[in-house]
Amino acid sequence: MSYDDEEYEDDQSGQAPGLSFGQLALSGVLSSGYRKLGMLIEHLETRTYEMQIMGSTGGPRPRITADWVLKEIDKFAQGLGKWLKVAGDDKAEILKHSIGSRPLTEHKTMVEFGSFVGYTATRMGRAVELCYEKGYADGSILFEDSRLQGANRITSMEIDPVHACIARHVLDMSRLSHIVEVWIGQVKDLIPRLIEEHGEMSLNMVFMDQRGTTFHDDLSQLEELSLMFPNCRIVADNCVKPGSPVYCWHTTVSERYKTTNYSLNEFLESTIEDWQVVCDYLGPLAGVPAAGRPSPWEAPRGEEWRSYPIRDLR
Ligand SMILES: C[S@@+](CC[C@H](N)C(=O)[O-])C[C@H]1O[C@@H](n2cnc3c(N)ncnc32)[C@H](O)[C@@H]1O
Repeated sequence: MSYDDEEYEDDQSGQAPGLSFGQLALSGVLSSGYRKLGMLIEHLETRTYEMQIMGSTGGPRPRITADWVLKEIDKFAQGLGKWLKVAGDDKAEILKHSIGSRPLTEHKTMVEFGSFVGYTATRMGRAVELCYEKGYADGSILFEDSRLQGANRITSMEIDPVHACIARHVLDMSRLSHIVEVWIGQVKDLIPRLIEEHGEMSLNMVFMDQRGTTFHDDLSQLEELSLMFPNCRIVADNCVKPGSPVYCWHTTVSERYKTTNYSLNEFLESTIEDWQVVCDYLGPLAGVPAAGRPSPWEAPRGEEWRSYPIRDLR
């Protein structure tokens, strides 16, 4: 999802020039961007209320589900909220496929950079929930063995506290708060917390949807801290508009990544081209010349291996 950056960011402070905070009417306190987001919440609350009324008139009791919430946000984005560009259609398909293709093995988690209103966080949470439902049904995941217990499966990071609260609210409505957790702060400051909470090599999927100009720095930090498990999938949105040229260059040229650049249209904007860059992390030593490292069959025997630094044997 993205939004009209210029229009939205023009007025983030909410301060009217020349007026102290005490002199402002309530309408002036909120920036126009936040007021627009308020319209989204109002839409969701009104529709929820209508659903509840329908339920109390004797008909089948309608349930608020993640799919229903996503549909309502889509509807809002096509009507009143044209400024809200959701990652629908093809972009949503790529994300869904990426999540489905990563096994939910024990101790592996997913992370999203940039929650905004929690639309893609809800999509990701629902995809994970469906995997669990299927696993319980076919017996491949036992309830007692539930890897969901005690750990959130998706962490979404958001710098703007108002966005973060909205995302949490949308996730609550979607009944996905046990799967997705929203952390408030800058991605670069929160990445080290992933190590503390989940440990090294704990990520099997990353969705980059923060500011495109920081994608490469954030990726580099994930690499340095060894957070990505080999074959971790990284999906980066809006790589052409607003754009992330350094990131695209790095992931396309580096032998550590197997990369596909998908050219797509923005949701409901057939004239606007954008790219989603999808890459698989092949591991820290991918592409590094093997010279200087012993081949497995030449590996030292007996006690000699102890003299090799462990990183040379990986
Ligand atoms: C394009 S929106 C994300 C949309 C969301 N993924 C979706 O599709 O529902 C980008 C969000 O990233 C946040 N953001 C930008 N730079 C960030 C950073 N360095 N750290 C954390 N969040 C950031 C913005 O506040 C904004 O809410």
